Formats: sequence, structure tokens, C-alpha cells
Amino acid sequence: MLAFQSVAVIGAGAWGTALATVAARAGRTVTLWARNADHAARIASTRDNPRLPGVRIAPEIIVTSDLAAAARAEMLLIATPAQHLRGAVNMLASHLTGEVPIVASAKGIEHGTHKFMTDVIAEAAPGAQPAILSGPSFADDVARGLPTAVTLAAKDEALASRLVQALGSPTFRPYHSTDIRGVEIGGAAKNVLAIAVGIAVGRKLGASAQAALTTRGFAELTRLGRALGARSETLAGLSGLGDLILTCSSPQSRNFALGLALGRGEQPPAGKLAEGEFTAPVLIELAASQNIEMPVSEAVASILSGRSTIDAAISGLLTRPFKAEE
Ligand SMILES: NC(=O)C1=CN([C@@H]2O[C@H](COP(=O)(O)OP(=O)(O)OC[C@H]3O[C@@H](n4cnc5c(N)ncnc54)[C@H](O)[C@@H]3O)[C@@H](O)[C@H]2O)C=CC1
Ligand SMILES: O=C(CO)COP(=O)(O)O
Repeated sequence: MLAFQSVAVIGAGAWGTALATVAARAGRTVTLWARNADHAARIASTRDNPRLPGVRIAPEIIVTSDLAAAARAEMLLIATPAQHLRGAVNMLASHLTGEVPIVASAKGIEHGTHKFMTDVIAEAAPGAQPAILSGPSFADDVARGLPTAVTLAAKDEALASRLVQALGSPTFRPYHSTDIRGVEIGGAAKNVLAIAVGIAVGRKLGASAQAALTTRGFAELTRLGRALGARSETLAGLSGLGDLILTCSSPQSRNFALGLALGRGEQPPAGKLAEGEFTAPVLIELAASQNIEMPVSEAVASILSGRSTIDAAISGLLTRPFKAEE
């Protein structure tokens, strides 16, 4: 039998549903777990998730709210928002046996603790083997089987490679890595930077400003990543630069769309998760604790908290002293 034949996805939002589809396409036996029993029953009968409209959920995917049943899978993927990951793994922990791999797929940093997703898993489920999956991949594209490539990192390279084998298919191509921190930083920071770029586009600052802001955003993401031990190749790879390019260039991104609305002076889209909103304050706290300058992220955090107007934040960025490019 193949390693990791059974896969459970915890969290039945847009991304969890897309990942369940990925695992089914790769030939795994898949369980999709929703915390709300009515929600699970509705998805199971309609084969449709309102979080991912127009995508048909394959009949072989088992949709359930039975956590003990889901926890029996040989491999688990957590697809809750970042701030809910600890709660989800805490619930799971008592059902787990052995060193089951738990792959985080949320993009964020925990409030209060400044912990990244695999650190939270290691604390909440000490017997498990944490891993992280991240990269340029809109749930809708992935679920429809459009070609995507991501990074999947675990401490042990052989494990990362086996997890890739379990999930990969011609249209979903994970690359394995051992640089967990690099993958986590890219995913968390790019959402904040996408809000900044969305604001600039919403304010009609032009395509040149969009490219400049994305690039200077990458510079600050790289500075923080290097300070925290990430490898440059990871930061310039799919989970870093790749995801930054995607998210900073497409209104399909909820983070970019939030920025766009703010920049235009409109109401942000209702009911859409934009992780960057939650990551911004903790990202700048983390950067400050490392003495790393992240002016673009700081501007986003100050706009979101109401400490600065958009125009004042833009003016602050444009009047920074000239310096060497680094
Ligand atoms: N949607 C996308 O294209 C992608 C999303 N992600 C990441 O995946 C994470 C989740 O995003 P989405 O699925 O898009 O959000 P979503 O808002 O569509 O779904 C989140 C789901 O998590 C569930 N949930 C919340 N707390 C929970 C808990 N304690 N236990 C179990 N379930 C819980 C909610 O009920 C909801 O169904 C985010 O960190 C996001 O950045 C990553 C790659 C692509
Ligand atoms: O992470 C994503 C694409 O890689 C999804 O982006 P948004 O969360 O901004 O929609």
C-alpha cells in the first residue's frame, strides 16, 4: 500500500475543499471535516460548498463532522484560518495516535505568541510531525484542476518528499523543502503586502508604483526571513516571491481586493477572509523584535488600525530618505 493512503482535511472552507479535491485527484481516500454538523451534512448531500461556488465536490470525498473518524487518517491537512489553527489542533490532539504528519496550510502568524503555524502544531500535538504547504494557489484554480505549484516543507526531507508524493498530480505540483520557516514567512507576509499593493492600485498610483511596491515588499519580506533563518532560495521561490506576485497582481486575491476597496474609499468585500488584516499587527511586532524595518507592512498596519490615513501613509513611504538598494 502507498504511504499516506488516507488523508483528512480539517476545515471545510474554500481552501480545505480545494485541498480535499487535490488529495482525491492524487488517488487518496479523503475525509473533509467541518466543525458544524449541519454544514457537513449539507455539503455531503449537495456536493457543493458556498465558500467555493461552482465547484462540484467529488462523490468519493467523505464529508463529516465526526472528528474522531477524521483523525484516523494517516495524514492530516489543517485548513482553518491561522488564528484558529491552535484551537483545531487542540481538539484533534486527543484523537491522534502515533507520529501522524499534520500539514498546516494557513498563511499567518499567531497573535500574542508570534508563533508560526508549525510551531503551534508542535505545541498543541507534540507527538505529530508538523509540515507546511504554501505557494501561489487560489482555491478556485486548484479545485478546478488548473495547473498550480506550491512548496511543501517538513523538518525531515524524506517525510516532505513522501507528503509530496501523496498529494501531487499533473495539475497540483508540490516541491519539497526542509526550510519550514522560509515557507511560513513568505505565506504570512505576502498577504500584508498584497493589501498595500491593492491600496496603491485602488488609489490609481499606476503600474510602475505597483511593481515598485511589490518589489520593495519583497525586500522587506526577505530581510525578515533572513533574520529568522530562512533560506534566500525559499524566499525567492514559490511560497515567497511566487505567492507575492500572484497575490499582488490579482483582484481574485481577497487581500488585494481588501486593499483595492480601501484605496478606492469603498466598503471592503463582506464575509471574505483576508488573513493579512490579522497578520499585519503581529508581523510588525515580530519585525520590531528583530530590529527589522518593514515600512510597507507598517503602513498597512497603521491604516488598518486607524492610526494613519491612506494618504498620510503613502506620503510617509514616498518621503523616506533615499538609500542604497538592499
Ligand atoms: N482560499 C484560498 O485561495 C487559499 C487560502 N489559504 C489559506 O487557508 C486558510 C483558510 O482560508 P480559506 O479556506 O480560504 O477561508 P474560508 O473563510 O473559506 O474558510 C475557513 C474555514 O475554516 C473554518 N474554521 C474556522 N475555525 C475553525 C476551527 N476552529 N475548526 C475547524 N474549522 C474552523 C470555517 O468554518 C471555514 O469553513 C487561510 O489561512 C488562507 O490564507 C491558502 C491558500 C489558498
Ligand atoms: O493565498 C492565496 C493564493 O496563494 C489566496 O490569496 P487570498 O487569501 O488573498 O485570497
